[in-house]
Amino acid sequence: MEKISVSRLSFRRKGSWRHKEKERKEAEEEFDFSTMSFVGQEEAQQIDQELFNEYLFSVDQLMELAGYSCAVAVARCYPVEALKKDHAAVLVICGPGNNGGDGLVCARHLKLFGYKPTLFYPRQNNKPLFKALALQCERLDIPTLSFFPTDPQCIVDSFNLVVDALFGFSYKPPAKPEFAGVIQSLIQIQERVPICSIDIPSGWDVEQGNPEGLQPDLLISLTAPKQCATHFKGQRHILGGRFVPPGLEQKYGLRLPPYPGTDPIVELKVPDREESNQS
Ligand SMILES: NC(=O)C1=CN([C@@H]2O[C@H](COP(=O)(O)OP(=O)(O)OC[C@H]3O[C@@H](n4cnc5c(N)ncnc54)[C@H](O)[C@@H]3O)[C@@H](O)[C@H]2O)[C@@H](O)CC1
Ligand SMILES: [K+]
Repeated sequence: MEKISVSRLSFRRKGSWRHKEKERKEAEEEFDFSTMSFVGQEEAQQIDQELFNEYLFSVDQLMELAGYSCAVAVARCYPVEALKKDHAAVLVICGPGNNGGDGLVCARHLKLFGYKPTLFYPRQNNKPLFKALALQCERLDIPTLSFFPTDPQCIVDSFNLVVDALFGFSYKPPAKPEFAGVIQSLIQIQERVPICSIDIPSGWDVEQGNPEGLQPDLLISLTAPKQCATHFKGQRHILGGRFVPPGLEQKYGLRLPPYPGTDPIVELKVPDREESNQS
């Protein structure tokens, strides 16, 4: 049998990899952002169900990829060395559903990336997966606030940024009072500390958005941007959750930009603020 050395093998593969990389770069440059898909609430839930029921992904798998991509997006936009307050302190606010689970995973990866995350997780989910995610954070010495500061200025003074993982695509407004207070506090301080929302700015209608609501600096859309993202007025919009099988993309006619190389995230174009202010 012919023995193939590792160097020859990698040489043989290199040609096709380079070719693919070139094709992907061309596709990236050619991608027309004006045709990008924005999905509604029902479609987002259908895609979610199809990933679980037809492709047999487990929630754990997707949540890990989603939360990891959020941590990478945060690190891309707010590099640890640029954060001046208390060793890159970051507040991660987690809700009761899967959006909150993404936040727990994100917090764990941020810690491993050298940030100093703190959790606020008032309605803890009792499912084994969530208990495990919370325990993993605890074992990584990630503290949890037992109550939300009554003076939101404390958050501005103590944290460089806030990750908003309260609600995602299953949120139905209006928010129950215990969460409405948290969202109102974030609205009060959003000009003084950047907010990074996972999937949907919490408190927004998944399709209509919420002009009076939270205005995050960074939006990390997962799987595909939701319709409300067309109302996003922040600085950067990133797509994460690189787990959508091409067959599913085709079935739902999703038009999404290609991810660069092996990156778990891709930066999306935000409308030119000056242009949109003039129009
Ligand atoms: N397939 C996907 O698309 C994936 C989705 N993931 C995440 O999962 C999220 C969706 O998760 P879920 O369906 O669990 O839902 P959410 O996490 O959006 O919210 C559901 C929770 O919020 C509560 N809630 C809803 N409306 C409320 C209101 N008005 N006041 C107070 N509480 C309210 C519900 O009782 C429930 O506990 C996505 O946005 C995304 O972040 C990822 O974890 C993995 C993959
Ligand atoms: K959110």
